[in-house]
Amino acid sequence: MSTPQLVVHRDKELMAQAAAARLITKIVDAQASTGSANVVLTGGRNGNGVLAALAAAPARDAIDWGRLDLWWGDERFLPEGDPERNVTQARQALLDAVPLDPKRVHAMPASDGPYGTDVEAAAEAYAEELARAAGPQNHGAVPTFDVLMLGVGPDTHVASLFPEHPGVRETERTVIGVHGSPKPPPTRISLTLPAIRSAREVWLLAAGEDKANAVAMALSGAGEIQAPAAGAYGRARTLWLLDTAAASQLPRSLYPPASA
Ligand SMILES: O=C(O)[C@H](O)[C@@H](O)[C@H](O)[C@H](O)COP(=O)(O)O
Repeated sequence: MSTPQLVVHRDKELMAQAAAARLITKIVDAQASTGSANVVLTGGRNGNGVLAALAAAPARDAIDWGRLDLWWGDERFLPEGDPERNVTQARQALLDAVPLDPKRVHAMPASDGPYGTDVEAAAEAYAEELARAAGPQNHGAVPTFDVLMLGVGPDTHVASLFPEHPGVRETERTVIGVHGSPKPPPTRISLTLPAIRSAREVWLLAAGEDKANAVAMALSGAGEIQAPAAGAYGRARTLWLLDTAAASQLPRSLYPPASA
């Protein structure tokens, strides 16, 4: 478990641009050392903001897009192409504008796909897709995620793991079907905390006043059942990327020195 590091930016636009710059560097470094990179995307406004900033960054062309595997931390279980699907929004923000290898864009199944409305079967199929991409060093579960991004909800949820919901207690499976999500739509697919924690780096994104409580709670020792974001950490690094509004209720002792 890595101790969280916090970076506080002036506003959410700057936060998105700085995160996009970090992401370019991470992907380029991973490709230079292993030949490819695995990145897990998040849904939500802040995750899409990072993708839009990446699309606008001139340095994006430093990435070898054909050697990038994209995965999702969660998905809204809706028909293919639905504007509320995280993959649809990611395509609009970035993916349609760059030369990705379609075989490496690992969208979670849609509700009108091969598993129909059976979200459990869809989750199981995504777990199998992850397992197929895993190497021996991953013990067969999921590939090594270089960066896994998560938007933080105002109730401290991450991916589709909500406080006190069954999904946050999952210790065996890597992917689950989620029923009765408090954030619409009610049916979703999500990576679990064990899958999230296998990532090399986990980046949590939060911007805006409505996230201030959640950020303070998750970083002040709350348990992961009550505050799922508290259980999201990476093996090598856990980075909280915030704007000043989202950081406004942090205890002084946690506030990073450069932002004091
Ligand atoms: O499918 C989703 O809705 C998500 O993946 C969800 O976990 C999201 O990331 C957070 O709710 C933060 O969303 P915002 O960045 O929009 O606040």
